[in-house]
Amino acid sequence: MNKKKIAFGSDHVGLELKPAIIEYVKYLGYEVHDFGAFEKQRTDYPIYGKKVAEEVAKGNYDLGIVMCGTGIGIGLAANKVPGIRAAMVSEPYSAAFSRRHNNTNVLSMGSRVVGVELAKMIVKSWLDAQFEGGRHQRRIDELGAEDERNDEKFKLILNSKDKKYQDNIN
Ligand SMILES: O=C(CO)[C@H](O)[C@H](O)[C@H](O)COP(=O)(O)O
Repeated sequence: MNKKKIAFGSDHVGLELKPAIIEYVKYLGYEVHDFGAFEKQRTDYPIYGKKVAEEVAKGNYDLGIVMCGTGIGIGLAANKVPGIRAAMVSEPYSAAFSRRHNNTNVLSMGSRVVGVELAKMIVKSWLDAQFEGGRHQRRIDELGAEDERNDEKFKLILNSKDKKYQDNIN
């Protein structure tokens, strides 16, 4: 059976947590790819939230895990991408139910909010949970408008930082 593929991303603050979580997710048997950031130098969370979300939305990765200081900014960036439902959580219960009821495809955490061991519990709960479908699918369908967002403004912002982004991922 093919391993599920998980895309990772963080800004400079999320980088404090990301390596330990990548190792843990590999240990759980998933294939991972890190889309940056790779250095502690100050950078901008939308670059990485958007990139990971796009990779998931295109189907190149099954799921995404992103981190910044709070988990809020990078989660907001991911949620701008049509087809993405990012859960910004700091405990395992919400993480699990975000998949069971909301079919989230990106998990966002804050490195200044959760420690490594709690983050591992959150990630495991999220990865182990299964979407229940049924009435929950109807409600996701009712969200609908997320796939009709005009993303042009965000693309402009992203493109203006394109070189910086390339420097970070290559
Ligand atoms: O938490 C974040 C966004 O929600 C970011 O990771 C940063 O920690 C936050 O924006 C602070 O940024 P700074 O440039 O490192 O002060």
